[in-house]
Amino acid sequence: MWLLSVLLPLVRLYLCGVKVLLYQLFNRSFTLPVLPKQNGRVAIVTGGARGMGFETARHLASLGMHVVIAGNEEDEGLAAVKKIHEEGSDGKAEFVFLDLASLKSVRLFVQKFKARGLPLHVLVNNAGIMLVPERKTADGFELHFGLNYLGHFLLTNLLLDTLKKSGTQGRCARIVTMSSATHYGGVLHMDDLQSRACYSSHGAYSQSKLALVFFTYYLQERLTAGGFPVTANAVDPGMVDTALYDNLCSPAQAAKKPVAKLLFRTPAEGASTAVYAAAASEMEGVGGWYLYNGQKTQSADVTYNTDIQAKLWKQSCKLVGLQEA
Ligand SMILES: NC(=O)c1ccc[n+]([C@@H]2O[C@H](COP(=O)([O-])OP(=O)(O)OC[C@H]3O[C@@H](n4cnc5c(N)ncnc54)[C@H](O)[C@@H]3O)[C@@H](O)[C@H]2O)c1
Repeated sequence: MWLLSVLLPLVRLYLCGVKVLLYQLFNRSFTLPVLPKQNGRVAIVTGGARGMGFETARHLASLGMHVVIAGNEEDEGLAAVKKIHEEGSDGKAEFVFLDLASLKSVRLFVQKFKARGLPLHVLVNNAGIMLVPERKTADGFELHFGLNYLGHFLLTNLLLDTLKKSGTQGRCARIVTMSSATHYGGVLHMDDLQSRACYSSHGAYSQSKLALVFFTYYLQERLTAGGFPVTANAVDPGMVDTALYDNLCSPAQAAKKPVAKLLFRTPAEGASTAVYAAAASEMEGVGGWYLYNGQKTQSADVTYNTDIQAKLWKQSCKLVGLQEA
């Protein structure tokens, strides 16, 4: 029984990976259209210091945005800011500390951001970790679920009033959330969201990425119902050669290297769908989409179940200490 609970999520995750690689073998990466200038607009990119987050931050800054790179690794964050400025971007970049594995840190980050009175036009929920050994966040949540999902759930909810004020009916503020094809193999254990019964790093990662899709759809429903000028979309970047894979076990690392060289996307290619969702004119007013390779794509059937969406939202509010509006 224990073996099955560990093996099944692993097999499901690797099957999702194989499917993506086959797609990438036969299809080119999505090419971004010409994007409108974003001067005077402000973005927050979580985990924007490296990988796809960096490429997203860099691209948004090149369009004239003021980009706040929010992350937990200060040296890397400052180096990223320096690089963006050295490239002579039209916009501006800065690093602000945020540890998504701590609800206190999320609250502090938002408090500091709001104290500056800046608007917020784009929030990119990009940061993430994958396949880490069993660990807990500062608040005692399983690390994948706590950091990838709950950290972003709280961050988005606390920034929602600023996003609502910053968007206009002709130019909505945008929330872009990085999910993953692994969500197709994920299972949401509503009665065991913290994977206490049996820990599988593969299952925990997939569950966190599945939760982000439920979250995006339900959030969009609420925004639409309230008539707010904010849109929320989920993005699947494909398989991208980044440090995210650093926790693979040694044999998997060895197998990954040649495959990554041939078939993985580069971080810039991987970031292109997030940049598209954040800045393309074609995405104006569009919300509640799961975007893959620049196109609306069907997510897992279960993600459209509004009862589960609502249940997860309610439970998440409880876990992070938010009053349900
Ligand atoms: N690389 C892929 O193939 C792939 C596929 C699907 C989805 N994704 C998703 O894309 C996103 C970006 O990943 P990547 O591939 O660029 O990986 P990456 O490891 O290069 O970047 C992850 C970023 O998250 C940040 N981060 C980690 N823990 C944090 C914390 N506690 N607080 C704040 N920031 C933290 C890191 O500092 C880093 O900047 C992730 O959400 C990942 O799940 C990646």
